Amino acid sequence: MSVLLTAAQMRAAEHAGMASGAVSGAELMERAGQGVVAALLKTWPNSEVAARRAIVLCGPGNNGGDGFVIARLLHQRDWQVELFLLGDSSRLPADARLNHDRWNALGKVGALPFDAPPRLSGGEGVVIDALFGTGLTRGLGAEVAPILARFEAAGYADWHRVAVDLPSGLCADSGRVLAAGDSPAAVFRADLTVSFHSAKPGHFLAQGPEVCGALEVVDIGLAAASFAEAAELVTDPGLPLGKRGGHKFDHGHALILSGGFGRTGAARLAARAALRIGAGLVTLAVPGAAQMEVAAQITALMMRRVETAEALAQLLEDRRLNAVCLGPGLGIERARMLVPEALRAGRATVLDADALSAFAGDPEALFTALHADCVLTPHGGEFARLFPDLARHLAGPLQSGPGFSRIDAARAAAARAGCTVLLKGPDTVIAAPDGTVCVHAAAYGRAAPWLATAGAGDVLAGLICGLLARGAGAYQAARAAAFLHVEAARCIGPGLIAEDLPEALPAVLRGLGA
Ligand SMILES: NC(=O)C1=CN([C@@H]2O[C@H](COP(=O)(O)OP(=O)(O)OC[C@H]3O[C@@H](n4cnc5c(N)ncnc54)[C@H](O)[C@@H]3O)[C@@H](O)[C@H]2O)[C@@H](O)CC1
Ligand SMILES: [K+]
Repeated sequence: MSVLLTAAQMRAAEHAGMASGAVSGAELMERAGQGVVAALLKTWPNSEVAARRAIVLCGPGNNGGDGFVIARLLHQRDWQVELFLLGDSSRLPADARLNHDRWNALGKVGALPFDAPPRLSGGEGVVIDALFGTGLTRGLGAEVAPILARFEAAGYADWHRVAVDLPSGLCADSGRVLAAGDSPAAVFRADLTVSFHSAKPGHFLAQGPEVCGALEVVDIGLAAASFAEAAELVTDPGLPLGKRGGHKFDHGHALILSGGFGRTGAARLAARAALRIGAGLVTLAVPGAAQMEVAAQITALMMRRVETAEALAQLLEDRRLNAVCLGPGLGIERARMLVPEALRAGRATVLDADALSAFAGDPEALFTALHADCVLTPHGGEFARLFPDLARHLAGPLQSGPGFSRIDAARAAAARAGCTVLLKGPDTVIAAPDGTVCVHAAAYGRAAPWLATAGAGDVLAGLICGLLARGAGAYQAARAAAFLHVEAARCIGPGLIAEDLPEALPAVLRGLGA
């Protein structure tokens, strides 16, 4: 299982490694520098042959210390290296100071902000950002922003850009770019980010993937420390998805509530996803006016007429209906009427879209009715309607780090709602009320930009409902569905429409050996 370590957790892992006597700070710094050099040579093998030129920007902390190691290692490979330091060398922390002195025996230490422009420019080269890493606590102000801007200007267009641990300006915990007062937020835009021991939440959340470029995490010999509160990075479905045989009733019966005439498509998409992911039976609950429309569109799916809360209560007397999904295309009025009844029935329940927006005026009424087997699947806007205070924390400029993150927001929301919350986005965060949390990022090797298409969210809700019907717990169902949703999108690729997602599941499941 991969975990994402916050800046504080990373410091604790480093201290534990050093306190055990297994490794010293200087050794960790040396391995970090070696890791960056190895990653950059692997990424651009040609730079070893053709350019062999680097500018290294060092900051006042240990991130800067890594920069001195990198400069020395590249120099040893016969690269031309120009190094610049922000701050006073006499105030560097001990390990960084040691590496400053080792570098200083080989080359010059220029001052930042530049008193004279770098000698190296034009052609090709590599600029190494070792200004700030996990220790960044405030935005890059008038002193640092122009240093970064220089490498976005003419002369450096063909240079590769490598960030050490994190692009400077990016908050390790939240993936938000820190602001400096009223100045525009400045950040180093990397082609490659090389981090150490474990990825950080900021590599996957918010602006992280956009500014990190490619991400490499290198081993620096720290033992895997376990942090109960660390977020997991989702890289697999986490559930056995194969069917163990048996009757269709052994695999659950999902009930998807549909909206009225002309608005049934979303529920049909959700229902098809629930069926494809293996629910034994799936029934659409439809108001009378939409019955013809739905009947004309379904085959393996079933349909029941549900006009009122009483009709839903009556239907749910059948205990075989073990998972319910409300929201996709449901309509606000119908959601207000049906959601309380569905929650009273105590089934595993997914609430999405209109089923969430219906409670915008009174989220407390929803929270009181929810139970532990529920999953809420808000996107940012729906999240803001139910948890306006948490959404406000996430919005607007981030003035100091470590910043409030989507992990913090989803975790607080799950605790408040008393159920699983899946906060949707390219950086989906899933949190359980006990604080368990994971991040599913459609980023780097798993980017799926085609998922930003109408109806994709309805399919996600249906996948969760199908997995709930099959007996998965709320958190596990949401986690697996987020993974499968992106796998299905990646299986189709460009041109994807939501209808394709359920149809891609057989290939996805086959690929997973299910
Ligand atoms: N934790 C670990 O296990 C390891 C950490 N290493 C490196 O050490 C880094 C963390 O080092 P530090 O904790 O010293 O932190 P940083 O080097 O990221 O920065 C801390 C320094 O920057 C100053 N600062 C913060 N924000 C500023 C701003 N906006 N403008 C000006 N100055 C600012 C702080 O006052 C402090 O002096 C990691 O990112 C990584 O690169 C590596 O050497 C390997 C091992
Ligand atoms: K950096």
